[in-house]
Amino acid sequence: MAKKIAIGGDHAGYEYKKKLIQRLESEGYSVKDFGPFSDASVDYPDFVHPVCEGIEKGEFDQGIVICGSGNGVAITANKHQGIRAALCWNEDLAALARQHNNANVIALPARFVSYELAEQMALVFLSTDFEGGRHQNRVNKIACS
Ligand SMILES: O=C(CO)[C@H](O)[C@H](O)[C@H](O)COP(=O)(O)O
Repeated sequence: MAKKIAIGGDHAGYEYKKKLIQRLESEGYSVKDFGPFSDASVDYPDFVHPVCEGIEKGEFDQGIVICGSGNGVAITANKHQGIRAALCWNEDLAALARQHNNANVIALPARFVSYELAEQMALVFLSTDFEGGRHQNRVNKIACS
């Protein structure tokens, strides 16, 4: 069955999001776009919280959030207990976020990386498995009450 991906961000990530959805769908992923649906100025939490809630409810396997720096969307996503969001700016970081951290959301900084790199990072992130083992012990210790 196709992996289900939730995607969202803000105006700064809008163009990348649009192109990325097309590419992911062409790769066979099922993608739900939580917006925004234009490049008009918006507030990223309004779009990132629904992405994360969908993942926490089990409706999606993984998420992609995109803003200008990647920080706003990552900070917002990481407020959710069930989310481990990783801000990435190269392919190795995208792979490590999965292998070592079992991240379930990748945060992309659209104003600081090329579209081609953002796309490559997303593809690497979605196709890389968690290694478990010693990393599982560490991931288990992340949550705090
Ligand atoms: O949250 C951010 C910064 O931490 C994002 O980069 C936003 O996309 C950015 O702040 C938007 O800036 P703008 O001047 O309102 O376009």
